[in-house]
Amino acid sequence: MLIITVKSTETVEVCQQIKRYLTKNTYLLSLQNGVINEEILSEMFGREWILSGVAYVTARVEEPGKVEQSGKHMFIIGNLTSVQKEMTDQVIRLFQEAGIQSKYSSEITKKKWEKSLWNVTFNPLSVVSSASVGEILDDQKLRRTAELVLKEIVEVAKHHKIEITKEMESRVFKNAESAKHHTTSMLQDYKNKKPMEIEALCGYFVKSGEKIGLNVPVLKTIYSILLFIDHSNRSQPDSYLN
Ligand SMILES: NC(=O)C1=CN([C@@H]2O[C@H](COP(=O)(O)OP(=O)(O)OC[C@H]3O[C@@H](n4cnc5c(N)ncnc54)[C@H](OP(=O)(O)O)[C@@H]3O)[C@@H](O)[C@H]2O)C=CC1
Ligand SMILES: CC(C)(CO)C(=O)C(=O)O
Repeated sequence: MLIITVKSTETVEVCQQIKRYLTKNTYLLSLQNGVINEEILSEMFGREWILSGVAYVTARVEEPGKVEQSGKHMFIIGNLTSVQKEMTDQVIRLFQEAGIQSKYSSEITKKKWEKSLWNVTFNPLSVVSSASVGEILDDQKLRRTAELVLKEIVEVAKHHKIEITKEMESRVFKNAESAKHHTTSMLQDYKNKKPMEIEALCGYFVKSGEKIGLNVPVLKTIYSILLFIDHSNRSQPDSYLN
């Protein structure tokens, strides 16, 4: 089995690279944010070989070969088709034996959407406003924008037949309250002039909404600004940000 933990921007390229190393029986587990990666992997390798996981971690590469994880962690892992259940159980057992907290979900796609509600609400907005999670929550207008984004994603989710309860929606802002000092991974990438997961955490939901005739004006506006600033961010010399 291979675990895919690259940024979503690299998924296609990495899959092209690993293709030749896969045997007939190789499973791939995506622990990436968003909901697009399982679709990409399924299309390339077949849905029955793809496992899906939600990573509740706050990890960063401190220096080459050294990863720092702060706070609690949990991996939720599930199978996309029923034939993979045995493999999924085996992976969870291996994680647990290695001291990595993990549990099974029979509704892994819903769990991935649930985490995406948070990421799509806060990550893109944090970049276009250069704000921490706490700054978004404390500024009335930014907070309202975040609420509107959340409403739009919930509508997109419904069209994907993902049931989002009121409790799941309110958990987004409740969880954000305990991450007030967090600089989202997307804002960190922006500051480090790295590619941002724009498509996985914004574009996918805009395009998905538009495909089914759903109006997602706030997300769409944020998406267009993100594309613009990503382009200028990565074509500017380092001094641009200083
Ligand atoms: N960090 C976190 O706390 C969390 C991250 N996630 C999700 O996990 C995924 C990964 O994020 P994160 O770990 O932060 O990302 P990082 O950029 O920190 O790590 C990605 C790693 O993939 C390597 N990589 C990139 N391209 C290739 C390639 N072509 N071949 C081999 N290795 C490659 C990078 O190597 P190199 O350093 O050499 O470029 C790097 O070590 C994302 O989808 C993110 O949203 C989810 C929850 C929390
Ligand atoms: C908040 C966090 C670290 C949650 O795991 C995250 O996913 C992000 O910043 O993109």
